[in-house]
Formats: sequence, C-alpha cells, structure tokens
Amino acid sequence: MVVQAEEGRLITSSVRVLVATAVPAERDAVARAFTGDAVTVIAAGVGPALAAASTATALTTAALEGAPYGLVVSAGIAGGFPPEAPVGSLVVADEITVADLGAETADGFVPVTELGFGTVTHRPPETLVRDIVSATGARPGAVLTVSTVTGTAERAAELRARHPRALAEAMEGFGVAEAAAAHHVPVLEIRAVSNPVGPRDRAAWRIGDALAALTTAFGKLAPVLESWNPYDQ
Ligand SMILES: O=C(O)c1cccc(C(=O)CC[C@H]2O[C@@H](n3cnc4c(=O)[nH]cnc43)[C@H](O)[C@@H]2O)c1
Repeated sequence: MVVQAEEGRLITSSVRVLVATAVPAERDAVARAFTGDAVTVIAAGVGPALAAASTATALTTAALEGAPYGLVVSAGIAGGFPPEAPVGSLVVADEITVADLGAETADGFVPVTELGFGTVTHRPPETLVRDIVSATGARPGAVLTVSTVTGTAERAAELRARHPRALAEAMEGFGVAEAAAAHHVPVLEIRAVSNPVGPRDRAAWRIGDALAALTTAFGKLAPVLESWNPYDQ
C-alpha cells in the first residue's frame, strides 16, 4: 500500500506487481498463492533474452493502459550452491548478477563492465529484501543468471570463486532486471532450489518440492508485497 500526502489528504493505492517466471508450472505455483488482481504472474520463457523481451512487453503494455507495475519479481526454481542453499531451500537475491556476459581471455573471464559496456548487477530494494527474509526465512545473497546451466563441479567452483556470495544460479533474473531497469521499476528475484549446482543429474532435480516451496513462500509474501511502500527503499 502506498500512502501519499496530496493537498492535505492521504491517498492510498496498491502497487501493482508483475511476477515473471520461466515456465507455466512455475507460473501456476506462484499464482496459487494469490487472490485478487494486484499481482500478475506470467510465464516469460526460459533464458535471459526471452525473459527480458516478455517482461518489457508486459511492462510497456501495462504502462500504455494507464496501470503501470510498481514492482517486478523474477521467480522460479534454481540450482543452489551447496552447502548454503540446499535443495528445497528458498533464496532471495540481494544482487542479481549475470555470470557469463563478457569475454574469455587468456587471463580468465572479463565481465562486460570491464570492457566498458553496460551493467552486470542489479540490486533489489534493501528494505524489501529484509522484509522477505523475515516473512519467509529465505536466505539473502547473490543469485547468478547464466545462459548455460552448470553441469560440472569445475564450472561450479569457477563460478563460486568469481562470485563468493552466490547462493544460486538460474537463467532469467538478469533479463527480467534489465527490463525492469529500462522502465525504472524496482526488481526482486526469489528462487526455490530444485537441484545442486554441479555435475549434471537432471533426474535428481526435485522440481515438485521446489514448486511447493515457491507456493508456500509466495503465500507468506503476499502481505509483504501488497503493503510495500516504494518510497521506503
Ligand atoms: O519439467 C518440469 O515439470 C518443469 C517444471 C518447472 C520448471 C522446469 C524447468 O526446467 C525450469 C527451467 C528453469 O529452472 C531454472 N533452473 C533450475 N535449476 C537450474 C540450474 O541448476 N541452473 C540454471 N537454471 C536452473 C532456470 O531458471 C530455468 O529457466 C521444468
């Protein structure tokens, strides 16, 4: 709920929230937690490019209709870095960092920012991250966005060496955050861990458990999101 003083009167209005998941199963898991129309949940597609395009389209459409979103949330399942983010746990991003946007050199990976371009990190509002931690028990930390799911212990170790605060990796957060930034709208990323980041074992992914954790988390989040004051960042 936003409260604004205008000519001596108090105006209250709810922030409209857009939640962007990757696939329909994630969308349905999140949507199950909400009633009413303050929160819209979309399946924006897999990977940062499609997630960015879908999110930007939804934001533009809402703005043109005169009902803009005030908050964007990237949500879904993710790989968790053990031992901090075990399977079934919940993670909230205090930074959303793209891990593979840059150049490979003889001296190792160089992020695009060190090449003089763009950005590699978006930071969600601190107060909101804190409130989400309190409401859900989620662990706060860096969530990485990758275009290729990690499949070896070596790659997992390399990512953690470059990003010691990383708790999880997924494939959409940075794309969703770029779209939100283009619209000057704050962004969050919330992930339920379905698998460890490391050697590929797709059959071992606990997708059902992670989707259930997502529904439970968003059930606890509903009042937090609906009462958030964007002026309190
Ligand atoms: O097959 C299903 O029923 C199903 C249900 C929900 C989601 C899926 C996905 O495959 C979603 C892919 C989505 O998950 C994220 N993800 C999960 N684990 C990882 C990981 O270890 N590394 C990177 N991304 C991961 C990612 O955001 C994908 O978009 C299937």
